[in-house]
Amino acid sequence: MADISTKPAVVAAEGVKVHFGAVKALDGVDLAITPGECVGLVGHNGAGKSTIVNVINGGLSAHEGEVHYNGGGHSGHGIAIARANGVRCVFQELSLSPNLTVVENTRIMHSELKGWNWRRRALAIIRAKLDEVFAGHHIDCKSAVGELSIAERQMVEIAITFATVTEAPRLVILDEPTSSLDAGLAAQLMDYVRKYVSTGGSVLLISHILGEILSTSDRIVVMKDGKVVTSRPAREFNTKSLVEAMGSVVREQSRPAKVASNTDVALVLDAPPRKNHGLPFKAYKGEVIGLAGLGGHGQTEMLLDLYRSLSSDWFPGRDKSVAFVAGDRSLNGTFPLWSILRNLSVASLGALSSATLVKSGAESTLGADWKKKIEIRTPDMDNGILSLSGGNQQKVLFARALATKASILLMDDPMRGVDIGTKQEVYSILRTEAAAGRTFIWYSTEMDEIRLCDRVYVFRDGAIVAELRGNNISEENVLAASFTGEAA
Ligand SMILES: Nc1ncnc2c1ncn2[C@@H]1O[C@H](COP(=O)(O)OP(=O)(O)OP(=O)(O)O)[C@@H](O)[C@H]1O
Repeated sequence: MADISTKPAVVAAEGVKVHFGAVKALDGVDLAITPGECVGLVGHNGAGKSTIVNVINGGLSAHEGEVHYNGGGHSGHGIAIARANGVRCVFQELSLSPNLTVVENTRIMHSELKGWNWRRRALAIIRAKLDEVFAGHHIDCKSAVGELSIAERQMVEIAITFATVTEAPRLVILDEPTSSLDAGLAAQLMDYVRKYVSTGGSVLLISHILGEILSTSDRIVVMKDGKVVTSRPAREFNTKSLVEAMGSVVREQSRPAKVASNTDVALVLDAPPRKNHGLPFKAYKGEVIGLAGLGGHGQTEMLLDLYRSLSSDWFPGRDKSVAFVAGDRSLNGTFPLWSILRNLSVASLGALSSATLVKSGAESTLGADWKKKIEIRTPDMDNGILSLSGGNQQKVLFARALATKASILLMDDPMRGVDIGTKQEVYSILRTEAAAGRTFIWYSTEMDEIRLCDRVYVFRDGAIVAELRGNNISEENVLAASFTGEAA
């Protein structure tokens, strides 16, 4: 860590209050970040993390309190002022334009790139930064962003944010930066963050993956209900004490030993090898099946193929036998103009209707049940879905799938941005539902989640290269199969 003791704070928020109607999103937050420091920011879904980021970033004005940059007085507020003070932000919801190329998106974020030959300069800058942060990536910077996978889009946005055209960033805010990255890419990014802060840059890192917060931050700030409740050096925390500081309790999550072999339960899915090589895919009633391997190796494609084939005989008015929890909530998950309740109930309308009319009482009861069950933090389920924090939106997508009568649930890395307390709730709901006969097919980029599965298929280059079960489900075996096609 660089010498941070004598330098003025890159940003200092003092007594910041923000409310949305009756909701106190920030209730007097003090937060200062010094040069050469990585501050980890954690807290439950809806604690106020994205809101304080928006205030620091200049996108949102504090109703009370002040924000100072680089030791200056109160010099006004807004995105341009924050940017001029070296503040840059990678948001939870990616903000690149899909119909423009990576190079053109670089130009949008760095308006200094102009005049003759800007495309060449932009290409050189973004390529060099991608190579530096994510060595070995295969992103073509001349392709449209819409053609890239969600992980690649996240990598591009991160590289654009750290890139220097005329002036280097002083503070980079990373709001859930690894939510779409597999473990290898996440480790590359965390290494880069350490390198960046060692040269005097500052990072505000928000993540629900506590391992990366603990290993990468110098200091950890915990928020709860719109307030900062703890700010201490990272070395003073371990996972348990951090979870406790957030107001949750750590529960031992383990995969229950399956006594019965697969031969005595019904086969519910049987698909031939993908890409005509590797192993076939089978799923049995009551199983939780993990799809593992490096991101972008065909897991999402398989889930989509299964969804298409399982819903091909569906007709309106009936509930489907399959439900899907999307990974990219803003692109494929939420209906942004609808209420929270309608976003939740939309997949169950068959069961909630009689004579083509939705029974509003039944719909409200469904909403109230799920609001309580997984703690959707809102004063009113009739509020718009976008009034929820990112993690709470993700909970609604979960509830949408689980509330259906579907016997097969497909989940495309669905825990992004969900806080640890809720994750534990959802894991135990999955277990109970699986015991009752539902089958879960779960793509996850988190090894802790893969370990909870009964059986795991590892993907490589679009095909299944290994099947792991029981004690063979280990990080070592998943990694070995991801790279060589065989378990260690
Ligand atoms: N535009 C908005 N309209 C209404 N309420 C909002 C709006 N934006 C945020 N809120 C509310 O403010 C509170 C804080 O939300 P915020 O997004 O800052 O939480 P967070 O800690 O980032 O959560 P997460 O971990 O889920 O991303 C939440 O209760 C949220 O519902």
